[in-house]
Amino acid sequence: MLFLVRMDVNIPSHVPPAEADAIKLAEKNYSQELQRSGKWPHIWRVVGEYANYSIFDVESNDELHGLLSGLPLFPYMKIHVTPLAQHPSAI
Ligand SMILES: O=C(O)CC1=CCC(=O)O1
Repeated sequence: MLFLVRMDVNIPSHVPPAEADAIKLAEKNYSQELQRSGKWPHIWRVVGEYANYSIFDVESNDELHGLLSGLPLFPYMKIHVTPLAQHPSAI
C-alpha cells in the first residue's frame, strides 16, 4: 500500500539546540534505515519550508501509523497522510 505523507516540522524554541541536534540525528538514522528497507522509497524537501513529502510503501494503515509514531521528531511534527490508489490512466 502506497501513502503520500507530508511532514511539517516545528521544534519549539525552548528545546535546547544540542537536544534538537540529537533528535535530528536520530531522525536521520531512523529514516535511512526505513529507506534501505524499501518501506520509505522517497523523501523530498519542500522548497523553502521545514517540511517534506514522502512516499511510504507498507502493508497496512497500522504499520504506517507505527512507523510514523516512532519518528524521533514525531512530537514536533504535523503529519498529513494521503492513501494512494492506481490511476486508471497510468501506463
Ligand atoms: O527534515 C525533515 O523533513 C524531517 C525528517 C524526516 C526524516 C528525516 O530524516 O528528516
